[in-house]
Amino acid sequence: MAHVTQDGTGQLDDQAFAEWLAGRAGAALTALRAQQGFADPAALKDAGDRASHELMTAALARWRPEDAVLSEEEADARRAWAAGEGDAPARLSADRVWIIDPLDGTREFSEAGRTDWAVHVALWQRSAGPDGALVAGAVGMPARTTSDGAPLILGTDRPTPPAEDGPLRIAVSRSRPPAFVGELVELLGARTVPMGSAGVKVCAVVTGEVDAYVHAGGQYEWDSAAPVAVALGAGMHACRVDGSPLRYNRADPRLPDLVVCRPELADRLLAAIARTGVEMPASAVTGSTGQAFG
Ligand SMILES: Nc1ncnc2c1ncn2[C@@H]1O[C@H](COP(=O)(O)O)[C@@H](OP(=O)(O)O)[C@H]1O
Ligand SMILES: [Mg+2]
Repeated sequence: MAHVTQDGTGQLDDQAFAEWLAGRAGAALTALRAQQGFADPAALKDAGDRASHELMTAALARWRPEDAVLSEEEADARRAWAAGEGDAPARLSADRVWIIDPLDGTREFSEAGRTDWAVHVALWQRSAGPDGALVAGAVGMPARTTSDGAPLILGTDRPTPPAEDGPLRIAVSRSRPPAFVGELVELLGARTVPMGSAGVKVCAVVTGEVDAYVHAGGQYEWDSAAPVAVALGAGMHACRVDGSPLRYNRADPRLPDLVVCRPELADRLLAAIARTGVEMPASAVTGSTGQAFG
């Protein structure tokens, strides 16, 4: 991560700024956890969501004032907008939109001793592709550290980890795994690795701790935008469960399913998912595969 002074922040490029912001929000969340303790998990979740959102949106307003923001914690974040609605948010006409999840894995954040929670910062740019594209991203995992003791932040420059022998390891939500996952692991002779936070699960693929992450049943753009930017940067495959591309900054921010895996596994994994008979999203009709990192 780039180390900058307050005054130098405006000079950072977008990727360095994303990593800086993930680090700042992560430090605030770590301090909040230490101060408030775990006696009232609901209050800790609320305080974490709010504090991180406020810090991040204030920094974005200061250092990237021209850009729009889509944050989980803002009013109307989950609303699906109809085309041409007069009061539509600025993000739907903006060229650059920061898609942020101030605290992903909120449940785990509120449980003492757990490190599987994250801060997500992604930048989507309309002009970067036919549907726009993610052009920067960082996932901070403030309760995990690098070998020199700094909080762990993954950007888009990670190497692809070497493949491992043995049964496929598939990360899934510890509280809301997809309904088809039992059948999927049977078909593949795989095993599941449950953990919290979409960002932590995608980063587990990027670091080689697991081979894939599969989710279905509900999520929003902010749950996957930054993790997918990190995964694409590391050469991973990322798509919907039917193999169609992940699209961001849509009028409807729901993006309920996701597959991130080592590139050589994509065909096999997607074929197995299709065999489980999972209900495919409407995007199945587009027929295109994967997403390029802008
Ligand atoms: N069925 C569902 N509907 C809506 N959001 C879901 C979901 N399953 C998972 N998510 C969201 O995806 C993120 C990762 O979930 P999980 O830890 O279960 O894998 C969480 O984000 P937040 O913690 O930001 O709310 C969670 O809310
Ligand atoms: Mg989230």
